[in-house]
Amino acid sequence: MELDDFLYTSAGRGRYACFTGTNRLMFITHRTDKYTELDEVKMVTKGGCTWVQLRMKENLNLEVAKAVAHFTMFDCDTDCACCLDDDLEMAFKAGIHCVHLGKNDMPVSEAWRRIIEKGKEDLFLVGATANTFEDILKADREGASYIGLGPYRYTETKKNLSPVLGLEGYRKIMEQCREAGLEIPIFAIGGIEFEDIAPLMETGIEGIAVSGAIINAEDPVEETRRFIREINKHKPDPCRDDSEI
Ligand SMILES: Cc1ncc(COP(=O)(O)OP(=O)(O)O)c(N)n1
Ligand SMILES: Cc1ncsc1CCOP(=O)(O)O
Ligand SMILES: [Mg+2]
Repeated sequence: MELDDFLYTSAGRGRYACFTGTNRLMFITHRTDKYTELDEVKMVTKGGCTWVQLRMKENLNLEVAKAVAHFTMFDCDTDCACCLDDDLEMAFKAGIHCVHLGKNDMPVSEAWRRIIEKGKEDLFLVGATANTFEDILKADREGASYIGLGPYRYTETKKNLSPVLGLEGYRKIMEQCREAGLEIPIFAIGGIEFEDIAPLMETGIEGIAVSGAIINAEDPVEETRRFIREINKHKPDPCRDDSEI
């Protein structure tokens, strides 16, 4: 099946990732001297996070990917979705059904071609990075399931950052998306701290992608809960009861 044909199938039309409640927080791993990726995933899922991205820039490792995938699928109290940064082939090998692709990674359209070739199009999500409205438009046209739009501010977690957007940048880009009738879910990312959640959510984004603010917190489990509650204050969800978070 060609990509264009796929985009008109129910899977293609339904390719936008569906985010409610606890998965409007996307936690992105970042190995430190204190925590491994699996340590971090265990902490944030204990704090109620149900959407993690395994990002291993220095040490891409299939065994780690398999361990994190297994934990999120079988050992996690909540039904947690797992995404792998950069490497679609490793996602296939690890049994991970979401890949996040940046502007220097494999094109979103090529990822879908390979996913369709394996008959996994009903299972998979493909996320894309954007720094401008034009990046969002291109990724949406190529079939992206969600967008990581950033960076919000300078961060040491990612090298070679694109130009910092700031709050005004999100306001402008989200307005362009509304004017263009784009509905693709957009996550803000890049140096985001707890205090940034409210103003960013008020620009109309779907959620927040974060790494350091949670990893570096005194209590990452409680900080995860705090982030989820704050994000959800700005995305009323009639069928959600946050009292358990
Ligand atoms: C949700 C989300 N948004 C953006 C990124 C950045 O991806 P990329 O541009 O490929 O950079 P690296 O993460 O590979 O350094 C992301 N990973 N997740
Ligand atoms: C992966 C990525 N892409 C843009 S900024 C960033 C790092 C996010 O981590 P932090 O929340 O620690 O800034
Ligand atoms: Mg990448």
